[in-house]
Amino acid sequence: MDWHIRFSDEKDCLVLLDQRVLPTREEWFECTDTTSTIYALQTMVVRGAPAIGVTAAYGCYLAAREAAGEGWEARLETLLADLAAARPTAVNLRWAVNRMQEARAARPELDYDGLCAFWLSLAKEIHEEDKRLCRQIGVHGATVLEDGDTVMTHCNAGALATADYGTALGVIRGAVDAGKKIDVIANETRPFLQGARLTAYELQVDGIPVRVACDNACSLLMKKGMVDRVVVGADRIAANGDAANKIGTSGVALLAKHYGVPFYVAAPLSTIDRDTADGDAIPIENRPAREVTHVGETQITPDGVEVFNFAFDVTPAELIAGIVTEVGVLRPPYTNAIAQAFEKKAQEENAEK
Ligand SMILES: CSC[C@H]1O[C@H](OP(=O)(O)O)[C@H](O)[C@@H]1O
Repeated sequence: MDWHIRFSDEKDCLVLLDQRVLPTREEWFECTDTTSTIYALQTMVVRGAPAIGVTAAYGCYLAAREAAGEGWEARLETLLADLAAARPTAVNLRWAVNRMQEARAARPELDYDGLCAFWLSLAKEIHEEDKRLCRQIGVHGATVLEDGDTVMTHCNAGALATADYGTALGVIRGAVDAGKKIDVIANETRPFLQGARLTAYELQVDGIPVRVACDNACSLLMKKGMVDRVVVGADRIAANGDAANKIGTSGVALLAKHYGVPFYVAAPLSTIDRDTADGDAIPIENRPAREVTHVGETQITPDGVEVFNFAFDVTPAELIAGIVTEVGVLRPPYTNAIAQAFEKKAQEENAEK
């Protein structure tokens, strides 16, 4: 499933499958400039750390197109700053903007038209690169699952959260592609219901058995021995291995620890932020109250009641059995393992040159 994000050369815009209305409707949203791209990110037309990074890469190109004219450089800087601030937790957003800017700095000879062409080409390269990374995560991740496993997921870290294939669902798809029989328990993941709406949708399309569970069923399911492993995605992983992911993830990890269920995180190295020392330093996004007070158009809380809507929480590294990346499965102590992973990635990239 890689058709949820595509660039239309004929329309010169980014076309996104609107994840707010899945699975009951398939509608498309066009990002034509910075405002529409930020809107798509903030309202979660597109969501998921790697998918956010790919969208931001195209968003840089769209910002350059929007800035056209006398003084475009200054306008572009303002537009890029707005784009980078669209959502605070997923490091991939800033990673993508920084990567586009660093690539531009290495090409000082580019004029305006040259930059636009270069950035569109680089955005497309980042898009295709994420597809490859997820497949590599799948190959390494397949080794942590056993034939016949029932795997619990939380939120959606699938193709819809990436360019294709997924990270947590990439691990599951990788095991299935390696011939292992896997079935999935998808936590519904209130309030945006990424599990019930998106993970179940993806796995049904792929023919991978999936059952949706209420978030508060997690303890009973594990107590009954119905969960063999947990695999989730991540929005930002700190240098010590603490991992920010959708709200509720840390609770699943604590229950997994209590019941002896191995808990894995799957993410590309672009989700690891070595400038963030530990999970306490990861900014946690607060989202609109309406996501809690309503399910779709149906109000479920009394008028005026206050709600909490933290979008993420942080799972401490000591609860994580392994971090599945495109260069392998990292094992504790993560500070060392992360440093070695980046060194291995750099060696692989140099070998390809
Ligand atoms: C593969 S990253 C997916 C990650 O992103 C989700 O957050 P959101 O839906 O708010 O973008 C969630 O934390 C997933 O695990």
